[in-house]
Amino acid sequence: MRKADEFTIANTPITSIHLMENAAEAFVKSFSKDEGDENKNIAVFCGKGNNGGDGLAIARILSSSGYQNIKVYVVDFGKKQSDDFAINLQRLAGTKCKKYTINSLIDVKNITADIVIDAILGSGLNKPLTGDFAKLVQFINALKAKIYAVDVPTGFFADGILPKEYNGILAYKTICFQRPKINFFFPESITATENFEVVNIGLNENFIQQQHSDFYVIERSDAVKILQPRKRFSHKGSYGHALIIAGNTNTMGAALLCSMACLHAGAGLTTAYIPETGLVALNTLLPEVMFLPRDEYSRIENPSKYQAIAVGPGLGISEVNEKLLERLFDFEKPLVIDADAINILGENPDLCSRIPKNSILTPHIKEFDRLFGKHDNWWDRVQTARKQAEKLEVVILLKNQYSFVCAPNGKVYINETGNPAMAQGGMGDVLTGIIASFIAQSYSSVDASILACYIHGKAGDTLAKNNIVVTASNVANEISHELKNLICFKK
Ligand SMILES: NC(=O)C1=CN([C@@H]2O[C@H](COP(=O)(O)OP(=O)(O)OC[C@H]3O[C@@H](n4cnc5c(N)ncnc54)[C@H](O)[C@@H]3O)[C@@H](O)[C@H]2O)[C@@H](O)CC1
Repeated sequence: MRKADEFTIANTPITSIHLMENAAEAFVKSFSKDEGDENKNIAVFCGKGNNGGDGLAIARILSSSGYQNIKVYVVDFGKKQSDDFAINLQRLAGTKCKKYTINSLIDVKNITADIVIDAILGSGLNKPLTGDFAKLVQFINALKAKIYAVDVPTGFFADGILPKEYNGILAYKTICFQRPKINFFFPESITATENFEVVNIGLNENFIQQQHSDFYVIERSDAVKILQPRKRFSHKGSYGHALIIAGNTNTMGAALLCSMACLHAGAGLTTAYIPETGLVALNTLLPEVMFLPRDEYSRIENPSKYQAIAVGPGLGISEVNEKLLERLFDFEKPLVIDADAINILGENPDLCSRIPKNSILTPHIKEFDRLFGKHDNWWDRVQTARKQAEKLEVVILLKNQYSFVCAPNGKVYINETGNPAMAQGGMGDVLTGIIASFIAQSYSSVDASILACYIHGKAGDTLAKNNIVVTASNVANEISHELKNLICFKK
């Protein structure tokens, strides 16, 4: 982002002070949507760097937009001020904002506020908070005001490992500029900010796109680009045959959900390779899905007739299933590997080197750590996922509120769709079914994973508009509708 700032300043008529003004205006636009009451007491805490400069411009713009009770607190613990901070300090003089300087903690005693705007330190943070900064932040948190952070909550590292003990600002919302900070996608960030919103400040988009980064946020336009329309004269054979190896006596639902999702995501044919005890349920619930009986003696004849094979949901961990997984590896055909298939790998790590290239592993946090070792922070976990994806030449789709699709070339695609209403058993089984369906339809492993993550979360988002809980079968049933919505955007 810093490079993009510099490029925009050097190559467009936008100067750094303009960019700060854009940032402040974008902040105010978002803030005033949430906080329409212009009579609330707003305290704006400004450091003396560019984050503080943003805070001063925000206070001025809020005041000129009609907000009546704005107090600006300049935090002056002896740091040098930035040029744009100085310009905005002068500009503040002609406004109705009341300005105070905090030289020490004695100056904060009588401060009260309904809303705090935190512009003390932003992306310039280079070490954890200590001394007066730490104490001031503690004081602000204790005000029990609703805190909006400018770009980054003070004390929160935008990337890299987050310290175990967070002592920064506890924001209700962070309004950040142009691109989300990577650490916002990790669960640890919930302490620092309950929500975040990204606002455009007019940085040069072409330049940003050209910058080397291994992290990409999956956007709707990416999903639209990947998704292919169904063609005239096509038939079931045009959309591939997926084999779902899943389910056991007590976990047959996983196989049914996975097969259901595969069906709704458009595979031409879906076969469930499940124990005979699931046959009646399968025929009742999913008459379109074919049945292949699975027991300890059965074998998959002619695996080449399947364009996609998914293995794991509700499978159970046993020696028989370990052998089954080994035989699948012998086919040397990419697999979608989920749930108990991952757990079997966790118990037999030597098997990992035999995973067929371009397979897709879809672990949640526990499965991931069982397979690749315990991690005590998400930054490290994602780095391990990247390394293992490269080493094993597979896609690792690390599932969470924001899922990380780690490709064999080291790139990481972050999915933002999905919501807490989807936090229920069976969601992962549905995701696996969707991926298998896309693989059957000839999408590459990376594209299938990106598209599946996006559409799975999007279906959940649509359903969550009217439901507090969204079940896995609801999501499976919504997939086709979401795909149709997406295809309408294709030119
Ligand atoms: N042109 C630009 O670069 C733009 C920057 N913007 C704002 O500028 C911010 C970054 O500004 P700066 O680079 O000036 O940095 P900050 O304003 O975040 O921090 C100021 C200074 O604080 C010091 N510092 C770092 N960690 C500290 C700690 N733990 N305790 C005490 N002091 C510490 C550093 O010396 C740093 O330079 C962004 O977050 C954003 O809000 C926006 O105005 C958009 C345009």
